[in-house]
Amino acid sequence: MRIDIVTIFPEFFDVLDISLLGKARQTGLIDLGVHNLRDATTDRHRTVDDTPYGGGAGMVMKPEPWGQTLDSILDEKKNADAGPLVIFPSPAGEVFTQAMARELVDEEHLVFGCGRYEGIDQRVFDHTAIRARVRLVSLGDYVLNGGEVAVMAMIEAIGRLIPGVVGNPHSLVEESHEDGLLEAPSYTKPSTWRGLDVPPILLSGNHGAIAAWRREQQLERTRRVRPDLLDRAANEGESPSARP
Ligand SMILES: NC(=S)c1ccno1
Repeated sequence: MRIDIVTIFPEFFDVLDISLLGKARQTGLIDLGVHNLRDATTDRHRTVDDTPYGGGAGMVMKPEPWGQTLDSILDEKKNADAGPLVIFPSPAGEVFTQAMARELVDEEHLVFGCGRYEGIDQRVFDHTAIRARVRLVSLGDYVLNGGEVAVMAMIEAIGRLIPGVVGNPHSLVEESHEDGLLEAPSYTKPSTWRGLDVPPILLSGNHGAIAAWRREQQLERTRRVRPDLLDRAANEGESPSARP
């Protein structure tokens, strides 16, 4: 997968040199390009923002640097459907979920545009949508100072699903949200710790009973912490257990 990131803080993504994603880059599973929006400016102060038309607080990101930077990333010869997917993190976007991460891991080329200030001139989204698929995506119903933290989270959620990035692919299956439920609690040695025992069923060696216990734990935890997930599954006509 090719990933391009447009940002005014390129150093923010230095952390993608380490851990599993860093290894994925070294082995060629992920090819990353980070583009400093200020490199597309022409004035001495490398200005990327200006006051909003119509008044209002704060500043808006100018369209010209965005257009020039995206020109260098998007292949004009490809039509919008064949080219990359351009994602702008935004509190006004569709909510990012594990299902979306599973959907996006099949993309060959993702471009992430990190807004700052009060946001990006709307014409950047409109013009980019002429030549590429564009999605505004939100991590949740809260506001960040910019898109970089959200892009980092999305790259991690998507990147770890690329075959070969995570050592044991089975570990991706028994995770929260993979089957519409929260994950069951986990335990390891010692079997007793500060007077707290591991549930005896997990020491029984009865794999069928252990699987049944874990599923019940998932359902109980989901009912208690995220009943909305059960409602969502019901509305989508799926029982959580229906998922493979
Ligand atoms: N909720 C998201 S993704 C966001 C981006 C910028 N501010 O909030």
